Amino acid sequence: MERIEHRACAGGWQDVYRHQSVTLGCAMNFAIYLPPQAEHGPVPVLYWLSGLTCTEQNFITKAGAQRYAAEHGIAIVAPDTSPRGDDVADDAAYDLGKGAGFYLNATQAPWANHYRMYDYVVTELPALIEARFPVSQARALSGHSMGGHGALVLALRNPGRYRSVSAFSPIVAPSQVPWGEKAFNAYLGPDQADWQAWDATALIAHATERLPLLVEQGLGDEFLEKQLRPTLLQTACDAVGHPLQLNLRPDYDHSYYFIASFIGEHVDWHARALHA
Ligand SMILES: N[C@@H](CCC(=O)N[C@@H](CS)C(=O)NCC(=O)O)C(=O)O
Repeated sequence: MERIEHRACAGGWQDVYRHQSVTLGCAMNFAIYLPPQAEHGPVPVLYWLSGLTCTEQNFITKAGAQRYAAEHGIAIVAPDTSPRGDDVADDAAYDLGKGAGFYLNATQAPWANHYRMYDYVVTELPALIEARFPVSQARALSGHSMGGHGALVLALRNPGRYRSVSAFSPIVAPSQVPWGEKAFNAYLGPDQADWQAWDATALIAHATERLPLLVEQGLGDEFLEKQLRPTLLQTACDAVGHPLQLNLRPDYDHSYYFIASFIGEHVDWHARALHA
């Protein structure tokens, strides 16, 4: 593991590391913010999953989360959004292949060799973080768009592993929208029965842990009606009494300006669970 960036930020350190991932079979970058409290003992970790086209850089340069993390004594880990490298399969479109890992384990050629972002984010990355940094095993999850989908699905599939979960502008029902249909067809194959295990709206009905969901959605979001459709999640949650706080914010679009506007509230939400 090699540190490739090291910058003082909000009293702590914003670092980027590069390591060889066994799960993904390639070199990967991840960002880690260590708050000042990490100098004195282990701190909990919020994992941030970014959206389509992103790397580990988007969140750390645009969201402005570090000052809130410093206030609450929380580390934030932001991985890249897909495997990378010359021998990793790709597609010319922005919504498939590199930058579009969808936080699942692909089963289909040519993707299945490297596209295992689910195992990477759930298992390999936390094991590395918890072994090498001054952090505890208290974990939280958040993310944006494709990463909001990832945060919801990872939490729903792993009861007890995360203390809290939230999402910005998530793709709540990938099986029912074009971004998800394209990616799931490619990565998982055409049988839609295989898609349900990777679809937050489908998973809600069978969840064994009713971990409250905090979802932030801008009403000026250009992808709202076609790709995100938060009311599908609302309906699924209402049907089984799964706690959901869906904050619909007039005017905000899909960008990091929206995330920067409400990330403080989300870090507060995670801090309450992580420090409970
Ligand atoms: N039209 C956009 C769609 C992709 C997009 O909006 N990506 C979001 C996540 S789904 C993002 O975070 N982009 C990078 C950024 O804003 O920094 C494009 O082609 O780049």
